[in-house]
Amino acid sequence: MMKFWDGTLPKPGQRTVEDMRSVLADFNACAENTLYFMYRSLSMNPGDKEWLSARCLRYDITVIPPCLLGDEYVKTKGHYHPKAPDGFGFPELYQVISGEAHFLLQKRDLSDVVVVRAKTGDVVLVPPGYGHVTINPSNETLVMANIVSDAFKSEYEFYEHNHGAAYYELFGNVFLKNPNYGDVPKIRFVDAFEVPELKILHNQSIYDLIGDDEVLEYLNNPVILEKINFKI
Ligand SMILES: O=P(O)(O)OC[C@H]1O[C@H](O)[C@H](O)[C@@H](O)[C@@H]1O
Repeated sequence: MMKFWDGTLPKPGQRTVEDMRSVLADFNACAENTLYFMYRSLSMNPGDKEWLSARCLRYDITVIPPCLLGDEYVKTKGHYHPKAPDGFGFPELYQVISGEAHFLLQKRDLSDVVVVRAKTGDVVLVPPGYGHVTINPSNETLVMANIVSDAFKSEYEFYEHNHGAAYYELFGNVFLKNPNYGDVPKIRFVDAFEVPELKILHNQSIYDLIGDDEVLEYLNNPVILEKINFKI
């Protein structure tokens, strides 16, 4: 695996198969090792740390080694974000640092389900109102970074209650509808895309946006995305 961070890393949060059981296609799946590691609130220097905390933002790295849980590819647990004070859900900016990712996004009212395919260097903006699961559909370790508001708590209940997202991704890139959901739309598949007006560009590290006073404002004021008519 490539070196993904220059400097000391804090102790990561970890999720094991036991933490994930409620959201897996196969409730009895086994895995010996930690499924993924979450390095939260990283910064390369005290200036960046101060800039991030003054804006209530954090930069995290998540590492997901390849693994199959029964037939299902390893993935994050999945959650929604609440609404920001401006009435729109908190978004989240991601970048694949190495490996491959499928971002499985679903609207709260389940009127839309999207899989965003992303490869190394690609950027993905999870829009307001979408829950998200990140799948590692390859046999390489997925390392991804995110910048997100630190002003909210992720909401896991819907995913736990419904045993995961609306679909599971199984070996061979087969998407299986989760039987605990009623009617859900077919998946729309899209490739990760840039959002130049927000300086979200493939192969340009999202870390470099730290310190730019305007460009990350939408992370706490998601109405900005509405104004530019951002759609996934
Ligand atoms: O919270 P989970 O569903 O387990 O997903 C894991 C990821 O979720 C969020 O998006 C965080 O900002 C990441 O730092 C974290 O690694």
